[in-house]
Amino acid sequence: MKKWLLKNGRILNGNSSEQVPADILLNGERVERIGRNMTENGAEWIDLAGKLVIPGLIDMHVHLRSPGFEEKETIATGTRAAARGGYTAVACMPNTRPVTDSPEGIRWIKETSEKEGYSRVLPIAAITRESSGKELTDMAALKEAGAVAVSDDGVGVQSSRMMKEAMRLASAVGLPVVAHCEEEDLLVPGACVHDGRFAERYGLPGIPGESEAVHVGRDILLAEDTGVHYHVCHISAEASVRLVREAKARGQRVTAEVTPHHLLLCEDDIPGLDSRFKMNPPLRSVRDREVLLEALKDGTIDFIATDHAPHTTEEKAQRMEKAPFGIVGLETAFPLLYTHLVLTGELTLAQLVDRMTRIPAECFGLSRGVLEEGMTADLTVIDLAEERTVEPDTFASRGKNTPFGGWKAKGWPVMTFSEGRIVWEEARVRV
Ligand SMILES: NC(=O)N[C@@H](CC(=O)O)C(=O)O
Ligand SMILES: [Zn+2]
Ligand SMILES: [Zn+2]
Repeated sequence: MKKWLLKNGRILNGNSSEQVPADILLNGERVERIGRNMTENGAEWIDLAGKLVIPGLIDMHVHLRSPGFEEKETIATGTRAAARGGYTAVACMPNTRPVTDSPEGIRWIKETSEKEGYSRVLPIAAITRESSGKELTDMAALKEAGAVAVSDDGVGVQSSRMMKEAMRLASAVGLPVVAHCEEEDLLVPGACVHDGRFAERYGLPGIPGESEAVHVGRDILLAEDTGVHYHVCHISAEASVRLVREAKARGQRVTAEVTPHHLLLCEDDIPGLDSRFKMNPPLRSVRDREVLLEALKDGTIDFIATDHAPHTTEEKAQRMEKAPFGIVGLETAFPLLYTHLVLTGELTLAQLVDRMTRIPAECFGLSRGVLEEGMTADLTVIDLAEERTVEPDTFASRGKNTPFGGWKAKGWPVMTFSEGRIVWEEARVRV
């Protein structure tokens, strides 16, 4: 088994505020030892020269698009993008073609990512067959095959009865229900941006915050006596946050994630009719954005997930009303959040790291997210000092669809180890 000795790093775990100068010995898939002035025969040495070392980032919400939409992304390109962004584990959504609603589908993702993947892939299975909201999947078999959760992401489960049954079944088999919250009855056809100032100015049909919050409230009620772990995807509206906060205060097992774009942008930042700013849920009001940030700080929102949603350049070049919803996020999340939330004093570096590593792992019962002896050898080396510009053309992802092109940021991942393997490395790290 390959051994690496990483010399002179500064380790930061999310649950501690201290950066600890240390050497790290990786032996195969494990962190064997962390200490000072270490030597090891038979290990390859790398001098990290005082760079920050954090547990590998974890993203519980990405779209890898394969099978079926390989023109947008593949497991190879999506997990390479993850590795480049410092992520060592990503949970992929089942809105592929076919939808991941069978044990074979789950096994295919596991086998393909084993063969072609860089970072670890944790498959999420559908709640209903074809995510069409009509018939539940065989959750026991899906869990047995390796699904980590169930979700019909891309669409909301419209029927309350179906959602209730899904929660009962998911609770019985021990799978979290990960909900894309969207009440279609409250949507206008063709709605493509938040129902607010921007929509009004450009005469576009808008997506109201209530279309999300109505599902969040409904689901919290439905989940209450099932004991299920209920998780809200890409939370975006003030009212949804209020409902999650109340449920948590009552002790209910509810968790929520927020995306980097909903933390960093609002409708006022959309420069014009530009489909790179079109995603679901949409960029909402400045007030919503402030509430999301407060909720992330106080723990109402548990962690950050990118909702990495690659599309082709041709698809995204269409008019705002026609282009598909979604933006990529894996390769820019950490530096953008570090620069615009940590360097501005909104979050500490440890708080940010915690919400991208230990907390998502804890919410989903993964034994990852902490850099300690005996843990899986997942870690990311970050260069906090150098400032660079976001250049979509350089992305490892097939998707270049980001609203952050041209933004400057610090805090770029320069080396990523996933289960003891180097999955991303910048040429100049090893000299
Ligand atoms: N977020 C998006 O805007 N798009 C996602 C679907 C989803 O996450 O709901 C996609 O699959 O493209
Ligand atoms: Zn969604
Ligand atoms: Zn999604």
